[in-house]
Amino acid sequence: MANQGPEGEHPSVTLFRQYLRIRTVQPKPDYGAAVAFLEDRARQLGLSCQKVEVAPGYVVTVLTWVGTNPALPSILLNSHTDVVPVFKEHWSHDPFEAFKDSKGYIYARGSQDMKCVSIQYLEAVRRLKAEGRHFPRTIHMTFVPDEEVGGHKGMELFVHRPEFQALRAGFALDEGLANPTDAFTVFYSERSPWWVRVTSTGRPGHGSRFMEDTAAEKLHKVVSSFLAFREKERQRLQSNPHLKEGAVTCVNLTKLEGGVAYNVVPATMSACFDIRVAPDVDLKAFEKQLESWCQEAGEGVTFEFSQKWTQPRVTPTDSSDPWWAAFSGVFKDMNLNLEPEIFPAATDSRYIRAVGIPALGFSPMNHTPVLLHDHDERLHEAVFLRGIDIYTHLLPALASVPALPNGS
Ligand SMILES: CSCC[C@H](NC=O)C(=O)O
Ligand SMILES: [Zn+2]
Ligand SMILES: [Zn+2]
Repeated sequence: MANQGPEGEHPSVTLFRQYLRIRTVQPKPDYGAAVAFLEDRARQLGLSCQKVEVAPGYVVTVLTWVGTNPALPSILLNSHTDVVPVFKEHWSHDPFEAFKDSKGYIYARGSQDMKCVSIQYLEAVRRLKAEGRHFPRTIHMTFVPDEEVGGHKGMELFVHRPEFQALRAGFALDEGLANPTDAFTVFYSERSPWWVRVTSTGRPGHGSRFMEDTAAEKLHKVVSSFLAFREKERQRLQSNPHLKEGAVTCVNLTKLEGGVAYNVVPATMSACFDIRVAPDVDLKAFEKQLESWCQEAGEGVTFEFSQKWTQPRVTPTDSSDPWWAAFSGVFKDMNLNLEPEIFPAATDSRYIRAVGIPALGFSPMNHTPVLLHDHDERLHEAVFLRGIDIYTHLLPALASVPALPNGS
């Protein structure tokens, strides 16, 4: 085949595997290598490349394909460059080698989350340019650092920079999740991450005695309240087939801290919870609920947040919305099933939506188990290549949405 390399591999797959080998792994990602790779892609594609250092050492790389009507608000294609750590001993292959097995599965950290999407954007743009196509709206591809640890030195800062305002984004795409069935999932909202540490204080003393008012007893009560709520939400999800995971609130007890010795009753103990609040929850009321669980446990029980997102947003998915109509229309035309859902975890989309830009989370992976953050994260090369096809249909549709009455 004309478009295959010497070893019979599609060049887009070869490029994907090269990108996967860059060790942008938390907590010490090699961002310099990723930025150099992207600058090289910009040169190859004939696109302008802008680097915005949002914090020392944290660069957002922006590749731009100018539209025929640059006065129109642009399309933003976002992806993050960092990946989560690995437990190497649990992998069948080196997670940074991008090994491809005889069936075509590419094993690598970031193969699903979300280096596939970065390369799919780039390759879709390359193909459309090579075909001599042009669209009214400008397309910006943003490659951001720090997403996997919350985006606080990435998209959270970038959306407030003048360079971001200058992109004049009218609509954005960002990451989604794989779908094991024939369908593709698209995310129109996400749950708000609330990371809560509850600290309980009480009377210390000898471990042999029935002390009154201990930190542990009170912490136990709080933990019970949080976990009872968890069970209620779990049941609600389980008993209603119309509800998807992202539509209910999830709580997990993720850390317990305190104590010094077997025979010393500690004066303080704490519990950490990862709470993901569904977007329809009244956040003020929910915080009051957390407060009352702490109060009910007794004196000296307090809580603090280490993450607290309070601006959930929902991107419209009704047929009258021009962005949704353009996006979903492509799936209709291609005869592909689309399942709209709420993202269960947090992505950089929350920052984009919070500044008023509609955003959809989409990673084109069907027939693929959800393996992000897991051992043996992998993606089949055929699914990856199909994803490029999908973007070569999506980008023309989105970048050709006519001017909207609201100025978008
Ligand atoms: C709350 S900031 C952490 C963001 C992280 N995002 C991807 O996994 C998550 O745990 O959802
Ligand atoms: Zn991700
Ligand atoms: Zn992730």
